[in-house]
Amino acid sequence: MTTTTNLIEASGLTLRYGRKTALDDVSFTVPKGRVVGLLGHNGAGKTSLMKALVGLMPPGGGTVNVLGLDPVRQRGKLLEQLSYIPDVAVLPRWARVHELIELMSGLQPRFSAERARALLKRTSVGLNDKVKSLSKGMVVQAHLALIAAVDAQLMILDEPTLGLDVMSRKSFYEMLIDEWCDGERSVLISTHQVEEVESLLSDVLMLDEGRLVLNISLEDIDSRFVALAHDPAAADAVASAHPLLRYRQAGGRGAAIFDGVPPEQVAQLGERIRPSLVDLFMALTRKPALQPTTTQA
Ligand SMILES: Nc1ncnc2c1ncn2[C@@H]1O[C@H](COP(=O)(O)OP(=O)(O)OP(=O)(O)O)[C@@H](O)[C@H]1O
Repeated sequence: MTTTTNLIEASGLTLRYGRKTALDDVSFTVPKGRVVGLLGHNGAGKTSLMKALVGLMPPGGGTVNVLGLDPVRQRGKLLEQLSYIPDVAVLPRWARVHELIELMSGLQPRFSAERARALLKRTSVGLNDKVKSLSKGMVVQAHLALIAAVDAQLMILDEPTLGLDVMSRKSFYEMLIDEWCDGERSVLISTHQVEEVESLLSDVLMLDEGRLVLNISLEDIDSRFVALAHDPAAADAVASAHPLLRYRQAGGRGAAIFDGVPPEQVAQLGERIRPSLVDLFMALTRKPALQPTTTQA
């Protein structure tokens, strides 16, 4: 196990596919005991970042360190200590679930077959079931049970609930939180279901076209960002203070998000409300790149 406090450290990380820059000068850390959401639109660079973290993509600039290891040069050692589900995760369709447990036991020194069987009991997946007979949701549950049975400190999940219905997504997240997160281990999870994961996360990383536009803990969102609900008549005055985003709330009231406290005369025009993660996501990742003066209600 690593002795470093941070499970992930990225500094000035840049990733390129030929001349295309997928990740541009990204720096962040993931300490122990965090549930970190990696959010971004299609093509923002989420998968590329995860590939770099597991040593599948060498940095084109900057450095990355995972569990105290260089992911490219020490990949074998890293994979022994990491639980990872890539976005193209597939389990072999011909295999029965108990065969996958045997396979994992042979391949992964930190895998506990007993724990995998216990985790599978939480699901409707039977040990004798063939993967090809399982629904998409059941395959993902089985996959999570298998990787959560690895005694690791870090789990990396690339859009694990893609294509699942709302019930399957809920059971997936319940199992992840109940069975994996213990205050010491961390998980980095990329997803487009921003609203759904908000209550699970301790921290958020937001990517926009390869740039890290937000790196914050959920509890710090309230103190840094101010959302102001206001009557439509105050819209022009609020707009003149250049909020990050203006939007309409249910019921027709206007709202605006500011990075920091707006000027006193503007703050008086409405009441402060909590900005949701979705609102922040809209504010910080809209295309073209953030231009506070061009936001529209
Ligand atoms: N193999 C590749 N060759 C060239 N460009 C690539 C390759 N893979 C990704 N890219 C480009 O890198 C950028 C980041 O892609 P990436 O897959 O990391 O985004 P993402 O945030 O995971 O997107 P999604 O949410 O759609 O999965 C995109 O512009 C994409 O077109």
